[in-house]
Amino acid sequence: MKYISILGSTGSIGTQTLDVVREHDDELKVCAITGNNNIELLREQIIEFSPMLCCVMNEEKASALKNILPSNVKTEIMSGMDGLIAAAEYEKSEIIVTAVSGMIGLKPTVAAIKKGKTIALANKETLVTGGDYIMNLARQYHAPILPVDSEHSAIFQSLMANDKKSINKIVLTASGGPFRGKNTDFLKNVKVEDALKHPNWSMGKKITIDSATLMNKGLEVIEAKFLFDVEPEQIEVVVHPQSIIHSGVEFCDHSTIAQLGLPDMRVPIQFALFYPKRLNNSYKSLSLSEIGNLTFEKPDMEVFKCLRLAFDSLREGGTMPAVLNASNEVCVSLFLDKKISFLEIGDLNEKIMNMHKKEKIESIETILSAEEWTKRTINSLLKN
Ligand SMILES: NC(=O)C1=CN([C@@H]2O[C@H](COP(=O)(O)OP(=O)(O)OC[C@H]3O[C@@H](n4cnc5c(N)ncnc54)[C@H](OP(=O)(O)O)[C@@H]3O)[C@@H](O)[C@H]2O)C=CC1
Ligand SMILES: CC(=O)[C@@H](O)[C@H](O)COP(=O)(O)O
Ligand SMILES: [Mn+2]
Repeated sequence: MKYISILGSTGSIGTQTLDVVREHDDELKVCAITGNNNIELLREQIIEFSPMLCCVMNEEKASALKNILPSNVKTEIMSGMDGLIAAAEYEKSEIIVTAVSGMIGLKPTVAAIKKGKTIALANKETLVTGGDYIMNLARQYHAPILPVDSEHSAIFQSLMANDKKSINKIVLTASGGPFRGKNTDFLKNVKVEDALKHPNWSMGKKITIDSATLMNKGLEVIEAKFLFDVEPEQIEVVVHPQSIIHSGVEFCDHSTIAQLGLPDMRVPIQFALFYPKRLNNSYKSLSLSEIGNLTFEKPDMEVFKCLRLAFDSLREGGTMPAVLNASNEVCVSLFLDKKISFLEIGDLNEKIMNMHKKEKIESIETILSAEEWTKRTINSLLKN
């Protein structure tokens, strides 16, 4: 039996992780789950999976959850960051699935690493903001980091039985999002509803908007740099609209190994939970002849400037990727609230990066204060 905690069990990755648990209920036991607002779903999950601990980030919702639970439920209910960290550190849990969205995932992930847990990393913002600091911490505490993000799982799998030192380049695939091939004139007027229509994946709102701006690919470039210890110049982003080749690696002998599959996050989630074992499941098989065509294009980094900004932030280093990420989190939330336009996401991110004086990351506090600076600066920019 493997014991797991799921941070963000009510989200897209969280619910698909629970699907994987249903598929392998004789091998996986859920010890702790967490959510923010969706207490109706947390109630159902508690009744179905009987975790020992459930954290509801939102304090009022935590009290409300207690009131709607059947009286025989023994699950301890906590709230706030203390609760999130308790779920991440839960003694019996060996694997922590980090499936909360945004920088809020940083502190609990650090807590889990310091307890030497295995991290099934979906929350890309942790590595984007923490970079080498997180990777060094994971080495220091012998906490394996197993990627869940489909591209990084594909790269990880392509590297199995190969020497990391012989990587020529990483080929990171991107669907291109709902606005692939569009120009700036078109993008001026796009609506939130259009941006939320991802062609291949059903995901949370934040990452879906990031896919539309190509910021998701930018965040994944940064994530790949730190996970696989390569230079930014060794990462080639290729637009592949079918999302069948999830990414790959070209080695020094010019042989490329890639991982393919239908777009189904349960596959990389299962892989991370059972690594290095591969288990049977009931998911759909890939038929290349049914798919017919796999196509590839270069990304347009002028129109989709967020991808260019991600490469720029990596070359700058230090707190710059954290600042880009924090700025993007604020901008996406403003866009979802219809307070800024689609193109303003990239424009504001660029402005913030130009205003930031990077610092070396010495501790988690450096990252959090860069986040604070970013939020303050965006607020004052918007007021003026
Ligand atoms: N979805 C996907 O296919 C993929 C996602 N990822 C990454 O995985 C992470 C999760 O994405 P996804 O599942 O799509 O996101 P969702 O928005 O679907 O889910 C987010 C989860 O985090 C919880 N949450 C939101 N805000 C807070 C907060 N402030 N404090 C504590 N918990 C919070 C939500 O709780 P509640 O629902 O109760 O409000 C929910 O459980 C992201 O970092 C994303 O980039 C990576 C690859 C693929
Ligand atoms: C499923 C997954 O891993 C997402 O990060 C996905 O990659 C988003 O698709 P884009 O390639 O459009 O960003
Ligand atoms: Mn991805």
